[in-house]
Amino acid sequence: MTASSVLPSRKHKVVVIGSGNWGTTVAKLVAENTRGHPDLFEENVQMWVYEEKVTLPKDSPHYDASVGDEPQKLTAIINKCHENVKYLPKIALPSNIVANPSLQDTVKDASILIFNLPHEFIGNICRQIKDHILPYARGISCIKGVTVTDDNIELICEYISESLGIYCGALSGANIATEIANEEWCETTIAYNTPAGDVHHAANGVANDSDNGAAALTEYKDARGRTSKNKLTPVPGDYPSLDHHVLQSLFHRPYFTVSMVSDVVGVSLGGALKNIVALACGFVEGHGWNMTAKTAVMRRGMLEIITFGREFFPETIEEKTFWEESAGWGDMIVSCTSARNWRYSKMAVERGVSLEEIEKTELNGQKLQGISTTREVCGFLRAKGVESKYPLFMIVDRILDGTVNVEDIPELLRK
Ligand SMILES: NC(=O)c1ccc[n+]([C@@H]2O[C@H](COP(=O)([O-])OP(=O)(O)OC[C@H]3O[C@@H](n4cnc5c(N)ncnc54)[C@H](O)[C@@H]3O)[C@@H](O)[C@H]2O)c1
Ligand SMILES: O=P(O)(O)OC[C@H](O)CO
Repeated sequence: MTASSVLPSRKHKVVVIGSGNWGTTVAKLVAENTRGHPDLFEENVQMWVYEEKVTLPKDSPHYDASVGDEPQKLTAIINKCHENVKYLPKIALPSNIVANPSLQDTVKDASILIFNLPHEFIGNICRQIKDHILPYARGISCIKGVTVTDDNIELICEYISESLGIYCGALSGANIATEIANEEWCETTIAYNTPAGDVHHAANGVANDSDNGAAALTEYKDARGRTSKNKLTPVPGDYPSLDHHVLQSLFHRPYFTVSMVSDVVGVSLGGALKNIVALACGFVEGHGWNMTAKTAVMRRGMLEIITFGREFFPETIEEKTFWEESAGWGDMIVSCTSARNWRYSKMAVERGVSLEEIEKTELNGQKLQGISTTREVCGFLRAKGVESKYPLFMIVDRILDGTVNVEDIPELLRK
């Protein structure tokens, strides 16, 4: 420590990687907060958009007769009209969101990276930005999913941390994007173990000497609470400390109550695995069964999530997260009663078509994370030879494959 430095002279540059239904909603609430906290954050929020062309219908308020039916770049529409007409229609976005089709340009000089896109794309994203981020950047993953390779499973924030050499926490909760974009109240949970080197006392007129990332690398607690093998470049002392207080300032809104915790495993697993249970609930409801059947599925699903955590993440799993936090039972309930994975798996059974077919025809580019999560998690359980401990998860996998019918669920669970 040196006592020479004064108040922070730099501000955090915040970017959002992803611009789907949730990606755009989080960009909106974060951009409102960067405006509201000019002492902590740069005002503009770059949002990386997977570029595609969109044709605006004639009855759209943004229809431009001089352009006519010519498809236009989604980034150009967002920057001109301040609306993501494809993934979050009818929601006015703050003008300080800047849609950017270049990943490398989006992450340039950013100290806070918010990852928010379907989990199947994260590997490709990390490969593309690896050599373009600040060494002391920090991440928050809003992604619900896991990465599985053969018989290894990783949380998405662990994967991001390891592939980019930065610390990354997780945000998850009972959060339906469109409701939050409409500023209907909800709660969420952010799990973040602030790396020790990132806390300095600039606010009190004393900063650490980690200027420009030149300071000594420091150890940190990884997602599982272990001392990391790799070391981190600390956030320089001329930035505001990057701690729970700053993250709360970045995400909390009057309509979005943020609870800060340190159980990264519980928060990440709850968000990923509840999507398997949501598919099961949609299947039983599509079959014509009601709340009592769905409650049985939810109860069994939560037990399998807890068993999974105990078996594969025993170091830090804190079961209280599932009871006390929005990222636990709260997310389970909303996901099984009103979210996309539930809604469209119900539709698939009602129509007698596969869920993949429904995703293609009904979702206009949005993704059902439950499909890939079920396949990945069940493949992992098979590789480990422990399928029998997770009967509900395995049944969902077999229904997706078409090898089991919904009416067989009670008998299969009894066995
Ligand atoms: N939507 C919600 O209500 C909600 C709420 C909480 C958490 N989440 C989670 O947030 C994450 C992001 O979901 P979302 O709802 O923002 O997405 P989405 O399903 O609405 O949209 C899909 C996104 O993927 C992008 N995309 C398509 N192909 C791509 C490619 N090859 N590479 C990169 N991107 C590509 C599309 O442009 C689009 O932005 C998911 O893990 C989801 O589970 C969603
Ligand atoms: O719409 P879904 O099924 O992707 O779920 C959205 C959120 O995860 C619910 O908390």
